Amino acid sequence: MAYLEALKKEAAIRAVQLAQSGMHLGLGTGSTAKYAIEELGRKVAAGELRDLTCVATSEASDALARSLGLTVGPLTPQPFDLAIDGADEITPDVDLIKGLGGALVREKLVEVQARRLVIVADYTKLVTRLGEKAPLPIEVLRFGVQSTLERLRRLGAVGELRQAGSELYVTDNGNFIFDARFVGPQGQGADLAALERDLKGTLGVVETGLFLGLAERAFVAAPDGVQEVVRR
Ligand SMILES: O=C[C@H](O)[C@H](O)[C@H](O)COP(=O)(O)O
Repeated sequence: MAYLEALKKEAAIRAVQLAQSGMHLGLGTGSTAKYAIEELGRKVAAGELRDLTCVATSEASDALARSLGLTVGPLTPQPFDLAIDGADEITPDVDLIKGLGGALVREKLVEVQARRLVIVADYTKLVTRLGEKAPLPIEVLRFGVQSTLERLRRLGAVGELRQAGSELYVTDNGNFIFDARFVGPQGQGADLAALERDLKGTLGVVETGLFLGLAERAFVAAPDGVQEVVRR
C-alpha cells in the first residue's frame, strides 16, 4: 500500500511541473489529486510558484488547498489553464471513469472549462475499455430515487446506491450515487457516447462519471517509472 502511495505522489509531482506562476488552476479530488494539491502548496510556500488562483472540485480539496495557503475561489465562466485530477479508470485514449471519490459533478463542471486536463494515477487504473474494473458512478437526486433507479435499470444498469457505513453516501451536492454496471446492449463494448447521452437524458440523473474526450494526458506511475498516456 505504501508503495502505491509513493507511485501516486510521483505522478502528481510530475503533473504539477506543468503549473506556472500566474495560472488559474483546477484542483481535483481523491487520494492522488491530494498529492498534487500538497505539491502546489509546497511550491507556493517555497516561492517557486506565485500568483496562483484555484478552483476546487470538492469541499475536501477546497479545505486542503486553503490550509496550505493556496488561493481558492468560485467557479466562474472563464476558461482556465490547467486542471490536475485523479481517475478510477484510464483508457489508452485517456477516456476516464471518475467519481469513486464522490466528486464527479464538480469535477466535470470544473474540468470542461480547463484548457488542459491532466490526470494523475498509479498503473492499477489503466484499462483497455472503460468498465473493466470500476463501476460507473452516477449521481442521482435523492427525491424519487427509486423511480430514477428503475429508469436506469431499463437502460441495463445494475448496481447499488453507494453506502457510507450504515448510511447512504451523500455527495457535496446533497445527492446519492448509484454505482452502476451495464448488462445487455449497454454492456462491455457499448457506444459510451450514446450511453452517456442516454444516462444524461434520464430523469433524476444529475451527472455521470464518464469523462470522454476531456483529458489531454495522464501521468501514470508504475514500478519502472512515470508513463505519459497522451490522447491520440
Ligand atoms: O470522485 C473522485 C474522483 O473522481 C477521483 O479523482 C477518483 O476517484 C480517483 O481517486 P483516487 O486518486 O483516490 O484513486
